[in-house]
Amino acid sequence: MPRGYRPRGAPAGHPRHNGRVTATTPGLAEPPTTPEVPDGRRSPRVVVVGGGPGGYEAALVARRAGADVTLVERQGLGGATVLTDVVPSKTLIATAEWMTIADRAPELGIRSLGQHADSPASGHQVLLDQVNERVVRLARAQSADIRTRLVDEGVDVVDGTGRLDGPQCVVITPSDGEAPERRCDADVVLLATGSTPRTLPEAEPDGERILTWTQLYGLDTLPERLIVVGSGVTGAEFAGAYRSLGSEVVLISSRDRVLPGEDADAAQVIEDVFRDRGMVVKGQSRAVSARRTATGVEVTLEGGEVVTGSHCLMAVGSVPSTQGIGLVEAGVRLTERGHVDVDRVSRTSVRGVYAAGDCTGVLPLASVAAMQGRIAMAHALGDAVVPLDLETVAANIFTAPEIATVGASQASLEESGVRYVSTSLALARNPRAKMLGIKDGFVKIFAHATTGIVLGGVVVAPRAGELIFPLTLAVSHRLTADDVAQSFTVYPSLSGSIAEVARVLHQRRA
Ligand SMILES: Cc1cc2nc3c(=O)[nH]c(=O)nc-3n(C[C@H](O)[C@H](O)[C@H](O)COP(=O)(O)OP(=O)(O)OC[C@H]3O[C@@H](n4cnc5c(N)ncnc54)[C@H](O)[C@@H]3O)c2cc1C
Ligand SMILES: NC(=O)c1ccc[n+]([C@@H]2O[C@H](COP(=O)([O-])OP(=O)(O)OC[C@H]3O[C@@H](n4cnc5c(N)ncnc54)[C@H](O)[C@@H]3O)[C@@H](O)[C@H]2O)c1
Repeated sequence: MPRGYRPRGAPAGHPRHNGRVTATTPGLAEPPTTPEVPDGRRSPRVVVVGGGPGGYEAALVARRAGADVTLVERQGLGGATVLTDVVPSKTLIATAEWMTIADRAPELGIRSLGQHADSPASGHQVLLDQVNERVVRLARAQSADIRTRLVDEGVDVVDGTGRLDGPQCVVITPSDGEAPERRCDADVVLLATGSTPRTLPEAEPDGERILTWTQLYGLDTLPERLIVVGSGVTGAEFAGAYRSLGSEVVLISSRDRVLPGEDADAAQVIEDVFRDRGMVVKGQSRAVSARRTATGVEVTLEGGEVVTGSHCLMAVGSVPSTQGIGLVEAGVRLTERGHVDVDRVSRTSVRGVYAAGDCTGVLPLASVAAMQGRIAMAHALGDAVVPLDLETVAANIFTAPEIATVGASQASLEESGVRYVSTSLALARNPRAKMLGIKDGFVKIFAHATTGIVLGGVVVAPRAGELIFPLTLAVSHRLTADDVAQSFTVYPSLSGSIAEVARVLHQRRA
């Protein structure tokens, strides 16, 4: 596949991808060819700072490679991924998805007994206290599972906050505040400290009415009117979910359309669906402040318009957790936005210090964090290394319908000048979609104009995150559109549309 694509949705200079991804980038530390073991006899000592997927996956790999591994985590195993971000949001969205499906019931010939004002279409009412109790319970259980697994594998798990004291020592302040500080010498350090929600100075969250996404799970009743500030992936997912759960929702989008970094056709489908479902979407509107009133919140937009609601969710991005932990003092180079500067094998500017996940700003996905962590350990401990390849990453936005993407985006193909063909078919013509009452969504495939190799794809559909897998296989293994077209699909099935798009691409290239 031609090199030089940016990852989907990442405009030039976007922090998602800092461009420094070659294993031979000047200025970054030389790779150790063997484990960095001073006396050649004892096991290498690895210290991992941060217990999200960037950290815990790496700890497991390092243990299997025979290293002595200490992992320090200040919040809970699984990190923000498990405790506040991915797992809770997707569990909440599972309830929202049920409500969305229930809304289609009348069309499928189902009459509801006992309508309710909170959800007139489906006749179901969401009990947010019970939903959130389930969300928190599942997240904690997953965190406990990860702790058990790490301990069983022999990782020394420490509850505390780590900071570098030079490149080869991590000082741990235990969380209980009682035990003394602990100094851990290390041959290899992995920084996997993640990120925290960005806030605006004039819209400080109070945890009750003005909230970050980490604070949503303390709510025990549904917000009557939720103002969501920010229409990136986080804002769009929560806006859609709360609308499905039964809240009125106002989405404040600073750009022309929601989901500015994503496939334009897919984002348009989501914006249209949002409006159809009664959401107020305010485009080209930037929030400058949010303040509590006697009964709720007021959000003031640039230009002076005031939007009122019962609650406000700030979803205006994240800040890497890289300050105050001795990185600069140890010589670790940070980018202008404060991310740890890494290459494709997760090396920082300091020999023996690696970084993975959101603290690097390469591509903030749990799957990418885990991959960076595994690659770091393979490199540091002398195993075979395949550098990170962002051109095959699959991702999913859990709106209703979902947007799943893999490989090159249309924007990146246009910019790279690669000759490509693309075809898109609406799901509404798919027989199984008709049976299920699905009207919104499409399948789009990009293929190289000469070779027919599948370069990327977009699926907008319920459960698109599952449907994208055949295209992920195609992109990863350089299959052609004809390979996809000639494979059997079940009749009737939504995946039939993937093969159909591939057949149309064959005709277009013929
Ligand atoms: C609302 C939301 C939903 C998302 N949904 C998805 C999704 O569906 N799929 C997906 O792939 N991605 C999703 N993401 C992105 C995903 O959450 C991140 O890419 C992922 O969490 C990054 O993992 P990480 O290991 O880098 O960091 P984290 O999971 O944030 O873990 C870092 C950990 O390090 C700890 N830490 C920080 N500093 C220290 C220190 N000095 N000492 C000790 N411990 C420290 C933190 O407490 C934290 O627990 C979502 C993000 C958000 C905000
Ligand atoms: N399903 C998933 O995989 C998933 C879900 C959530 C997040 N993520 C990851 O996290 C990354 C970050 O997403 P995000 O949405 O949290 O952050 P983001 O930075 O992508 O989006 C924040 C949005 O808020 C807007 N904004 C900033 N200040 C504003 C203001 N004052 N008023 C109105 N709008 C304002 C920005 O223009 C931007 O569009 C994603 O790119 C994705 O990689 C993934």
